[in-house]
Amino acid sequence: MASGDELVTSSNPEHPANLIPSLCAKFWTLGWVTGTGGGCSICEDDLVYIAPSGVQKELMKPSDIYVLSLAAQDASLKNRVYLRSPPCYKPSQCTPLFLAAFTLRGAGCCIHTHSHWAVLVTLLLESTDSPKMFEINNIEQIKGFGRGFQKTGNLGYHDTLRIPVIENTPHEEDLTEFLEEAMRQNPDTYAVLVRRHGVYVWGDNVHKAKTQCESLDYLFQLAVEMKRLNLPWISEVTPVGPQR
Ligand SMILES: CSCCC(=O)C(=O)COP(=O)(O)O
Ligand SMILES: [Zn+2]
Repeated sequence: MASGDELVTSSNPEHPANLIPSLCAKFWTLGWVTGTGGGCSICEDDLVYIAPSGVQKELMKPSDIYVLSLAAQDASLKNRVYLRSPPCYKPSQCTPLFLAAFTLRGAGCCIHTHSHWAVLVTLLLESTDSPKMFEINNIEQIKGFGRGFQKTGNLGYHDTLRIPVIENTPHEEDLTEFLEEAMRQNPDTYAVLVRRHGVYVWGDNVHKAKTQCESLDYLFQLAVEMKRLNLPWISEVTPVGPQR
């Protein structure tokens, strides 16, 4: 075994080095990580598990996974020290964006998709009065989102879900400062859309990141279809029944 291989060797399917390849294989079937785009990273205790760059994400193996220690990084997280590096690869270009979710939000998992629905929503927003914020309310699936950072419970049916949009940059890593700024401006958001590119979604753990990403993709698809039917994303609906 080469140095660090023990960090990605486990018979437990829930081990991050096994989970990242199996999640990416599922995400590929949804069109989230096609053509090497998109990906997923997991942070467990101090260890961050990262996919290689430019590989077919649905075909990855546990032995392809990078591992770094958050505590061992310098304060800027720019000079990254890997505990395990597979030969022949570079780490994902999304690494600094995933690290932002782990360090600024204490997330346990961050997913980046190139979903058509996410891209279409950012294109539709371009020609609106509010191109930098996706907003939707009065849709049941909104309940699939947490209320926000360090808050308990989920959003309610009548709450408005708001997802900020940042502009794309020629290089994925250059998105980091804009993603971090969007997090600061929108402390309760669990996702940031990237115009003409996709979306970053995170959660306290893998289950929450995955279900929030699924809920969001459902809402993006619904929003695109609503726009086609000239239906508004924000509506005034009088609450019915007891308000809890
Ligand atoms: C055709 S994918 C372009 C890069 C990108 O947007 C992405 O999400 C994947 O980056 P990685 O370095 O993880 O391959
Ligand atoms: Zn991308």
